[in-house]
Amino acid sequence: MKIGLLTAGGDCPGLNAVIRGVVLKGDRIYDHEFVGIKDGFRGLVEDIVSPLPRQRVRGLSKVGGTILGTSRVSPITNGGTERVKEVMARHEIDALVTIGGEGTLTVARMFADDGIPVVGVPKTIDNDLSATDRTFGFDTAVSIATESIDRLRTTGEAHGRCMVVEVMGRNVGWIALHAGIASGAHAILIPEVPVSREQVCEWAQQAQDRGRAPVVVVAEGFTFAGDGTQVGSDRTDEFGRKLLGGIGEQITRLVEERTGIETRNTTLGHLQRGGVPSSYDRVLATRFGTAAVDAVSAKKWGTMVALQGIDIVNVNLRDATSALKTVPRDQWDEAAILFG
Ligand SMILES: Nc1ncnc2c1ncn2[C@@H]1O[C@H](COP(=O)(O)OP(=O)(O)O)[C@@H](O)[C@H]1O
Ligand SMILES: O=P(O)(O)OC[C@H]1O[C@](O)(COP(=O)(O)O)[C@@H](O)[C@@H]1O
Ligand SMILES: [Mg+2]
Repeated sequence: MKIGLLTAGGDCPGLNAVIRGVVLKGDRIYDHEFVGIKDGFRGLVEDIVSPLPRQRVRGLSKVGGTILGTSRVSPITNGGTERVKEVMARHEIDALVTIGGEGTLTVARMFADDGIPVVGVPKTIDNDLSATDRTFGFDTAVSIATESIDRLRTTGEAHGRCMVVEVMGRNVGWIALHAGIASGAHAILIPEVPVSREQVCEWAQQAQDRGRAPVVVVAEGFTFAGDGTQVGSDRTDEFGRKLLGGIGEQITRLVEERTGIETRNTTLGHLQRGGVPSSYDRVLATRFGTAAVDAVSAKKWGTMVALQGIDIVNVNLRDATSALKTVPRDQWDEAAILFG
C-alpha cells in the first residue's frame, strides 16, 4: 500500500515520534510505501507531496515540531473531498494517516464519510479529545508549565509578589489544572469553571496573609463569572478563530488594584509546545504510530487509535469528535479545597 501522512492543527511534542512509528513498522512488517504531505491539509489541496522513506525518520522520536510541517488550512473550504481524491489519485495514495486534534479528526471523519480511506491519530497538548485517556504532548506541556511555575514562585517569594501564569487551553483547563496542582498554585482558573473577580482576589489575599507569594494559574480560555467573552486580540488563526491571550494580564491588574499586592504576569505561550517530548509522550506517540499502521493494514477506515487504560485500541472517529473532553467539575473542586 502507498500511505500518505500529514500533521495538522497546532504542533505538539511527539508528532515526529508518531511519524517514525508509522513508517518503521509499516516498512518492516507490511512493506508499505510512505509519502509525506506538507503542512497538513494545505499539502493535500495544493499537491505538495514527497517520498517518506525510513531514512527520513531516523532518530526522530526525541525531535520536537513535525518534519512534515503543519497548518490550519481547511480542505473542506479549499476544494473539498473531490480535490483530495484527485491529489491522492495523482500520487496513487491508497490511504491517509491524519495526525491532529479535534479539528483534524473532524475533517478525517468527513473524509471517511465520503469514501476516503483514512485512519486518525489523536494529538493535542490540551488533552481535550474524547475516546482516548491521554494524548501525547500533554505530559510535556504540563512538565514545562510546572517547571516554569516553580521558578516563578521563587522570584515571587523573593519580592513578595503575586505571580500570575497564563497557560494554553482554549476550551479546556487540563494543562492549568495539572500544572497548578503539581506546583501548589493558590488559584487555578479554567474555562469550564467561571469564577468571580472577588473570589480570585480573595484567594490571592488569603495566600498573602499566610505569608506566601500568591500564585494564580489561568488557562487562556478562562472567563470571569457573568462575562462570557474570552480575552484575545482581533487577529484570527488560519481557520478564522480569535487568537486568545491576555486574561493573565487582566487578572494581574485586577489583583494589584484591588488588593494592593504587587503582581506580575507571565504568559507561557508556545514554550509549552516547543522542544523535546517527555519520555512518556515519546512512548505514547510511538505506540500510536505503530497501532495506526496496523489499523491501515487492517483497513479500519474511519477509526482513530486511542489509549484506554494501558491498551491501545481503535475507536470510531465519530465517538472521538462528538464532544470535547472537558475537566469534570468534581476534579476542579478537589483542587479548589487547597486554594487561597
Ligand atoms: N468543522 C470543520 N469543517 C471544516 N474544516 C475544519 C473543521 N474543523 C476543523 N477544520 C480544519 O482542520 C484544521 C485543524 O483543526 P484545528 O482545530 O485547527 O487543529 P486541531 O486538529 O489541532 O484541533 C482547522 O484549522 C480547519 O482548517
Ligand atoms: O498559536 P496557535 O498555533 O494558533 O495555537 C494556539 C492554540 O493551540 C492550542 O494549544 C492547541 O490547539 P489545537 O489542538 O486545536 O491545535 C490551544 O490551546 C491554543 O489556543
Ligand atoms: Mg483544535
